[in-house]
Amino acid sequence: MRKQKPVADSFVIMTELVLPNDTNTLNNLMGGRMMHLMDIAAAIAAQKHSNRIVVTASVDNVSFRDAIRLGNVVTLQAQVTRAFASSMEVHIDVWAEDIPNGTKFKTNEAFFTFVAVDQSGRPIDVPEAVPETPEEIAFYDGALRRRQLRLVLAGRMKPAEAQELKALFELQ
Ligand SMILES: CC(=O)SCCNC(=O)CCNC(=O)[C@H](O)C(C)(C)COP(=O)(O)OP(=O)(O)OC[C@H]1O[C@@H](n2cnc3c(N)ncnc32)[C@H](O)[C@@H]1OP(=O)(O)O
Repeated sequence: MRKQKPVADSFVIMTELVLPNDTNTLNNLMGGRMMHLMDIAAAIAAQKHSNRIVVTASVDNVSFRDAIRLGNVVTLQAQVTRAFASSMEVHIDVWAEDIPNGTKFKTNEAFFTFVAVDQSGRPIDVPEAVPETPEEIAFYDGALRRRQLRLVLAGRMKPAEAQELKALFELQ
């Protein structure tokens, strides 16, 4: 029987201070640097779930809502939402905090997909991810639909095979 692990076991929190080397000429955190931090936090969550080496397979759209300023503290929270065979979807939230001003706001949110691989880089199956809280269950339930959408967009699934997505459009 396939091993099961609570999704909460993969929870990761990562904190970084925005320093001059991380910023553009407007003293805002560069988007590429933000993506780098998100990739690391999300990869650690996928590693915690699978206890394997993981590679980034895809990143869903990341929008940069508000600029993060030099000197802000960036907090990233990542957790696996669902595991398929070798792939895992990870949800990540990002906040920026201005400690001297006492303000904290959410700046980004994204879904990353990681694939667990063996030493030769071949995909390998991972444990099932078990959601427990209502929020975890909602993320888990939506994960199949998001997986189908990203596989269709990546040309890895025929739209006609994306049953979960089709059902969504037929409902509305
Ligand atoms: C942490 C890092 O930054 S690592 C560096 C950046 N990432 C990389 O270098 C990864 C390079 N890519 C690869 O190594 C390969 O394409 C892999 C391992 C991701 C997939 O290998 P493939 O030979 O295509 O394997 P295969 O077709 O069997 O798919 C394996 C899994 O990947 C998933 N997958 C493949 N491509 C994508 C994609 N674009 N989006 C989402 N999932 C994907 C598949 O759905 C499958 O999931 P499942 O096993 O849960 O059903």
